[in-house]
Amino acid sequence: MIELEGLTKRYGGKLAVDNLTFTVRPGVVTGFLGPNGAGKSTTMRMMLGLDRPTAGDVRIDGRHYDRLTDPLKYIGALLDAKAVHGGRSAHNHLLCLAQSNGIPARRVHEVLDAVGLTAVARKKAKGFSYGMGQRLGIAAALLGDPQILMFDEPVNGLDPEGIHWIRHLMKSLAAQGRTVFVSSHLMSEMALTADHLVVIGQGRLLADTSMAGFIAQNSRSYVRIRTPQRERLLDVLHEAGITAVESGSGVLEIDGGKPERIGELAAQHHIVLHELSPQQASLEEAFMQLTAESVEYHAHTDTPARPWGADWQKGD
Ligand SMILES: Nc1ncnc2c1ncn2[C@@H]1O[C@H](COP(=O)(O)OP(=O)(O)OP(=O)(O)O)[C@@H](O)[C@H]1O
Repeated sequence: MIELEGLTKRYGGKLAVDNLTFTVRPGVVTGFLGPNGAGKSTTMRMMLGLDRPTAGDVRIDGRHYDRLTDPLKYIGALLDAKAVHGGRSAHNHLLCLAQSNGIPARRVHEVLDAVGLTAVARKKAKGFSYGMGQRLGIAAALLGDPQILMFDEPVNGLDPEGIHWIRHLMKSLAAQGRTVFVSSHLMSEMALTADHLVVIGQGRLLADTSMAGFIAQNSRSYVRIRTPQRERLLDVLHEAGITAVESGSGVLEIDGGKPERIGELAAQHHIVLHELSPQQASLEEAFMQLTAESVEYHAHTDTPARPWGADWQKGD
């Protein structure tokens, strides 16, 4: 478990993290979201004792990071995949980490195998592709078999197979009862991986909720209907006190409507339906709705800005 209490970080005049209080619990994958510059990396760095808070506190299983003996046995983190001594082989890099943290050398082989780097274990890390560097960073995080894992943008630079692999890795680590805390800009990926979400904007907590709750609270849910008997259906719905709006191309939309009730009404009145589908906004839409006010770095373009889509991720 990771507990934050009033965590605050100021860089000169810039309040990067503003009084954050939340708990990251074991057994689920918790996604950490926020627009660029929201303070995610700064928060993660303070969790790991790499940055000193201006105020407030972070506890890892009840203790401060700098009070943990052999910290890699408590918390493993992937923050910056490039932070590897490039002149060392993957094997030697992990061996050095193991030796300085009281971890048996056999774990090096186990984690190299777990991340699929056994074949290149003796190669120098500086020759690694970005994706291989990510895998090596993940191997280092897993080295001490910790109960808490933290990943900052873990799918960056990974190919589809790698993304699939890390999604399953995170879910299985959580299913083993571990605490898994992961930041990502890739909303579609987060929607598939995280059970719980913590969202920040301009350093402040915007949401701390389940994935389903987050989408329900921050987006519109409605029922979409297509029928060749539009006027007839509108009359029947009106009589039943249900308001439908027309959204073009003959499509009707009912906010918060129950498809069962609408289907039954249509059947009772022998109205043909070509479509009756519940609609829920995606995580990306819900996220953009919630954070619209706290996006600091807007794109200036004539086309609508979609800073959280998969296309944006490519240029990250
Ligand atoms: N060492 C530093 N000195 C001064 N300002 C900093 C420092 N590190 C971060 N900041 C500022 O603090 C704010 C939060 O930055 P941070 O990197 O934590 O955000 P982030 O949510 O991780 O962003 P991104 O999604 O772009 O990675 C930003 O305005 C950033 O410019």
